[in-house]
Amino acid sequence: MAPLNFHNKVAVVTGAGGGLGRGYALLLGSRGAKVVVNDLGGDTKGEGKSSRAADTVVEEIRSTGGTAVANYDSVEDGEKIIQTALDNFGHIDILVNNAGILRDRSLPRTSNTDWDLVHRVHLRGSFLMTRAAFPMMKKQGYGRIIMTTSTAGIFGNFGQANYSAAKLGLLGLSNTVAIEGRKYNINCNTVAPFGGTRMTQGIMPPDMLEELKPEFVAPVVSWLCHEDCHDTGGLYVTGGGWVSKFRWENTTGVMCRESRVSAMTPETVRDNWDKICDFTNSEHLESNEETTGSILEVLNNLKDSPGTELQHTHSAASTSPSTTGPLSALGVSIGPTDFTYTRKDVVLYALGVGVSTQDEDGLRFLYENSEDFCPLPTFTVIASQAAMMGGELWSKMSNWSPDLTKLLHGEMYIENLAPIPPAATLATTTTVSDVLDKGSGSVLILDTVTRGEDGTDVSRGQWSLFLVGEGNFGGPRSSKVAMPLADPPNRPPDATKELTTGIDQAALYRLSGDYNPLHIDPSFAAMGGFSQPILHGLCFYGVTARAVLATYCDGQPSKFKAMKARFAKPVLPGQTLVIAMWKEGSRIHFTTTVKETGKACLTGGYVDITEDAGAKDMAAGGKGVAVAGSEVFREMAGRLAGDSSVAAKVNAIIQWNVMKGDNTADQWTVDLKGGAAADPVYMGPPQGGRRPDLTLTLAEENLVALVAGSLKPQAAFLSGQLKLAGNMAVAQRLQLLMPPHPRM
Ligand SMILES: CCCCCCC[C@@H](O)CC(=O)SCCNC(=O)CCNC(=O)[C@H](O)C(C)(C)COP(=O)(O)OP(=O)(O)OC[C@H]1O[C@@H](n2cnc3c(N)ncnc32)[C@H](O)[C@@H]1OP(=O)(O)O
Repeated sequence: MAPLNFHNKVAVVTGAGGGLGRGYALLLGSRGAKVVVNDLGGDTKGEGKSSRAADTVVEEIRSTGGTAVANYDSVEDGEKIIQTALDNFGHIDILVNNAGILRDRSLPRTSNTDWDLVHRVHLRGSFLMTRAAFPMMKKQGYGRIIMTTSTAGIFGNFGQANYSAAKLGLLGLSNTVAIEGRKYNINCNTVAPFGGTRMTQGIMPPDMLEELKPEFVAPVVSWLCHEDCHDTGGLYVTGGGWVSKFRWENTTGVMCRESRVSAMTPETVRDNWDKICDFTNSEHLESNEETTGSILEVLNNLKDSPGTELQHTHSAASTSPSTTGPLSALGVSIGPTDFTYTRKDVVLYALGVGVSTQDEDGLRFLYENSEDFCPLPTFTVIASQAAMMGGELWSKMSNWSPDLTKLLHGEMYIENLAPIPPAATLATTTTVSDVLDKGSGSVLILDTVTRGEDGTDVSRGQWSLFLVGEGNFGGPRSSKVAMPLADPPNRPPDATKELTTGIDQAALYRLSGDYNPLHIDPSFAAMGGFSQPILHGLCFYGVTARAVLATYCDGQPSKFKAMKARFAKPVLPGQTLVIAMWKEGSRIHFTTTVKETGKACLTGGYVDITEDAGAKDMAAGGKGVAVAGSEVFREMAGRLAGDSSVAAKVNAIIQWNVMKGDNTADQWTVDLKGGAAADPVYMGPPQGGRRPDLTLTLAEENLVALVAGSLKPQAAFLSGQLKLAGNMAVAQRLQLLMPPHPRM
């Protein structure tokens, strides 16, 4: 294989005036790197300053034909050192954080200054250097960073409280830089070198020092800095030519609570101590997610009430070894999970998807006292999402810990099965019904059923979650259970609507429960590969739903039955959505495009509406539903009454406008309109299409009983036979929420 070279690469090595730093600088320089040799020229305690050390190394590199410049700043002026690289060579590719000092004292004798100086040079200095270099590396999509720790940091060392604490801090810093840099091809690794340097002189015999020359460490650092080395987030202990990789190891652990209701006592810990510390079948957890997942999994396995045996940990004990990776998600089920919401949550969700008080129907969704206040038809997505957000889902996938920074919402189907109450506790059951292998990622298909307090199904949904980078595991590519998408007709759209999202739309939407940092935290978004936080998929889904609701449902959620779409491209907060709609019977096809980019962000989308007549009226610009409803009512009233007196009696109390349904329906939705005080009930034709004040939902037999007077409204309401929505003040005025009206 060809020798490794660093042509066209610019390296900054701190503390390069001697010892290991000099070794790194010389080797990199001899292999073609342009080197900034940084050294303050102080002593090992951080005192004094001289340009001699750096100049000498620069001369050494130049004398063998290499390119180097000196820099004499402290690492606490990290930006100046990086600027030296930019001024002389135009960019920076490699940063070796090597500078360090010692102020060894036993703990009681360590002064604040001893502590602070060591931290300032090692930990703060490396942070400042790395922070200064990172933006340039990110911009060019390439970087190699080295942090220097020590076995004193890993294991501790007598007389080095300050040094060992700073050194282990460097490992934490390195691991985080590795995570944040991964997306930009910026690798960050840590070395714990064992070298005979100025700092170790006097504590080792000379012949031993000779064996531990920097020349026996520098090749490791050079390899980690080379573009062919793709490892990141590693820790390497090296010295005298020996190189090894370190990692964490933990025992399988013991759950010290017998059940969810059991207390944890010091005695339980004592009694299990041997097992807690037993490294048989030990594990090597590699990330926060794995660690959190393990703990959640153990919690998940905890019994509800005391049993016989303590629950041991996850892994081998609780999972089938044959199913690993994404396929282990198949069939995982959670819930029912309760989600309690109030009218405030309904308003917050509406604001989150951009409803404004300036919209024609804005107050219906924004003002809890408005006469027809109700949730948007897509509101139940937040109930089913709340069920998924708790972490239980992932903890049940015992053999798979996907990188959740790469999770994108792929597709969404929602279907309303009953009116969504303005405030309630809903319970959602979630099941992973399919797992697909799309090559570039895996897709989890999750089915949800959301039930109301009385056990009736309020909505069902289907979520497709796209996990970028989790593909190629040998799973199926297509699904039999996925709700299909639908292409729009091949003609210009029947209607188009433009809705602009706010620059803080995601900040607002997240308050409805999706706190995924992808939508607000720039560094988290960067980990997912985005230049800035992106909008929640369900936010622009909700905005699109509003366009269909206003255009084809007369703004009435009761007419909005189901919606499906694919999230095809991300949307940035502040962008404008262009929603193109096509009406085909009771199906409204749509495509949503980002105006600024011309790219479709929702594709294959459709909304199924319940009532075609209303849509036709809307399209015609009229509001004839109430008129049609009145006819239905007249027919119904006559049928119910058998004689006109009962119909007259009903009419004397209220005008019933049947807004929806037909004579064969067994569930009736009846809309009532309150009138002026002197004329408590409005009678007559619809007043300019004014919305009903109150909507009653009840079974036909109950309507019969109500009209006949055998079922009292108050009792019917309390028993759930009669459901009221809208302005409760009108309900009271109409005496539906009071002791039975004398005339009923
Ligand atoms: C438990 C917690 C629950 C919480 C869930 C929600 C949490 C939220 O906070 C998360 C969000 O809101 S993320 C924001 C909304 N989503 C997005 O912006 C994603 C936009 N889509 C993309 O970027 C790409 O489509 C992308 C990246 C998804 C796919 O692009 P590519 O890899 O380029 O795919 P491509 O080459 O076009 O196609 C490969 C195969 O994948 C299928 N596919 C494409 N897009 C898909 C999508 N969005 N959903 C499902 N499948 C999709 C393609 O059809 C193709 O498969 P096949 O060859 O079999 O047809």
